[in-house]
Amino acid sequence: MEVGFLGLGIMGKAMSINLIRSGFKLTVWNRTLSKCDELVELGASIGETPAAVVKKCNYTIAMLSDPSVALSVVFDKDGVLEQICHGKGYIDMSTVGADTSSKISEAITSKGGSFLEAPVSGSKKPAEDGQLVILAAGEKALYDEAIPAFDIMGKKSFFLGQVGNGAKMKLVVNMIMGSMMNAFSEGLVLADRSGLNPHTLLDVLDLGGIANPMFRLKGPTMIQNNYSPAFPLKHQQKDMRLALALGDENAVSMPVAAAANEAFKKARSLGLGDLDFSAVYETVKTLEHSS
Ligand SMILES: NC(=O)C1=CN([C@@H]2O[C@H](COP(=O)(O)OP(=O)(O)OC[C@H]3O[C@@H](n4cnc5c(N)ncnc54)[C@H](OP(=O)(O)O)[C@@H]3O)[C@@H](O)[C@H]2O)C=CC1
Ligand SMILES: O=CC(=O)O
Repeated sequence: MEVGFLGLGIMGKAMSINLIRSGFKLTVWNRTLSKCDELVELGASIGETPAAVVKKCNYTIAMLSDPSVALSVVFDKDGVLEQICHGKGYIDMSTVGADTSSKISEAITSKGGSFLEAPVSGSKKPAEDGQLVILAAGEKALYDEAIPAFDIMGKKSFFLGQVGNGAKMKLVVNMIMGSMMNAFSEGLVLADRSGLNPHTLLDVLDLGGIANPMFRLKGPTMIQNNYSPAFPLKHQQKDMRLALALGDENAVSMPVAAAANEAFKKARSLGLGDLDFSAVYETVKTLEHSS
């Protein structure tokens, strides 16, 4: 079976490498062509456009940066829509809002294709290790067809029903994660400014009821001011923005998430958007200094 893959960024590259190493016949496309090189060395073919990939493949997976890119890769010239038809599937694993996902779903299904949204929880390392959590919704038959690929890319897949539910679940999770990262950053600054050793704070946190993999993974690198991107901050801010919009739609007051979003926006305005989302710590440090 031929599978397509659009978008070889931090996540897409790791996910597609796992697929090809597990024996999938892959055709890949990326806006920046040079990012296809490693995949080609492993045996992948290159499609010159998203449409060319879809034409060749039974189903095509996308892992793209944000809603506007997810839409343009489907709707623009040489996009997915030009070749999608009955018997072909499109699986968007990017993190987008339910409205974007629904627009794509309607366009794909109106041409006879089938659609699944399948955003993932888990970052660069889980992607490399095939340990993502997959939050799928849409066409159940396509979900069943994609299970062998999901089992390679992830440790657990959920089928959440109608299109939009996968997107919403992902945004709820990332809204919590972004708020936690801000509280964690404030805690690290507070410990430091009040004369405590931040390394000891990490040890204490890790032994208690709020121990978690994110604090364990990010704490030591944040203390070293190392923000090598696993999850780019600009994407976390996009997720906070989309989650707050979901809150608006449902009249859910989220002052904690709104404050966290402001910190991520501030970090972007300071030019930190391409660093890891833990670089929001720098914003918290700066705000402390200016007071
Ligand atoms: N990194 C993480 O930890 C996680 C990320 N996600 C989500 O997965 C998605 C991808 O994330 P990640 O891999 O980190 O992001 P990257 O920024 O590393 O990759 C983004 C991808 O989108 C492509 N792209 C960007 N702009 C355009 C455009 N105008 N036209 C066509 N292609 C474009 C990039 O192409 P090019 O190479 O040419 O720039 C690249 O392939 C995002 O929605 C993110 O929120 C979900 C879970 C974890
Ligand atoms: O979206 C990011 C993640 O770590 O999950």
